Amino acid sequence: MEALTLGPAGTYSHRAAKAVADEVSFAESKTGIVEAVASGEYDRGVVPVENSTEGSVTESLDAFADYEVAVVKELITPIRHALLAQGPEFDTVASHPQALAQCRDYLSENYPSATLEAVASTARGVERAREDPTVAAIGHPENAGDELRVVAEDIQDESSNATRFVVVAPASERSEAGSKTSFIVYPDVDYPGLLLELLEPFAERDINLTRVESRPSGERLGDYVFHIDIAAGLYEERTQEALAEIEAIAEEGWVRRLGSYDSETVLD
Ligand SMILES: O=C(O)C(=O)C[C@]1(C(=O)O)C=C[C@@H](O)C=C1
Repeated sequence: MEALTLGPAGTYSHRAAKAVADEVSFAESKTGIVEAVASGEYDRGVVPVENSTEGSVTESLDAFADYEVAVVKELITPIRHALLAQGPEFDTVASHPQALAQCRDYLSENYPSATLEAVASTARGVERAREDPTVAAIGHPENAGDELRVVAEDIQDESSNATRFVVVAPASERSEAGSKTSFIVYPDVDYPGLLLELLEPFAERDINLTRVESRPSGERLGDYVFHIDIAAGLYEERTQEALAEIEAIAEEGWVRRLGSYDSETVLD
């Protein structure tokens, strides 16, 4: 199966996508990937959603609210960054903002005067370092090739640094089977206790919430879309009952079931 993910070749997204697809194509943005799957141009997309150090990948979450897709798998991958450059002398470090943030302490301790340059992906940073001897990149060490050297390895601030990716598919492939379920709620109402009401149906049925994230709806200040992940499948009666209650609370707005899926750990 072919999957679309964040390019160019050598990104962490590429490494995760290889675990589920025998052919990988590249896009420039996470929104572009979700859009291409929603429109039927691609059967699968792989996008990051959350990092253990830096938190949410908000562009992916917002794309799930804007386009109709299904989540069919979760991929968890440890992220171990290397500093790659043509030589030891450089004045700029280029990488994806998530990667720069995951190495914030390392960079401020070791390269306090370096200019940090945000680029579209870690592999784009590697391209910059290949072209320019004054630029170093942060990325997977295998990107060094013949032109770059690994100046330092394991430079992420937390040794447990890991990113959670999801595999998206056309909405028609949404599954009820799996140990986790993701959905998005936009209640379009606001009153004291609303969030509590939205979460109670799960607590009452002993369903563990693995994540709750509020994203601005874009409609007005203080108005939110809630992204909720639970440790239960849509095939379970308790999940169906809880979601029916949520749908009643959000009757002025909408509830999008992204689907149920299983998780896989991808080591490189
Ligand atoms: O730039 C890459 O290599 C990506 O695959 C993107 C991304 C992200 O957006 O979080 C994925 C994993 C790492 O956490 C750093 C960057």
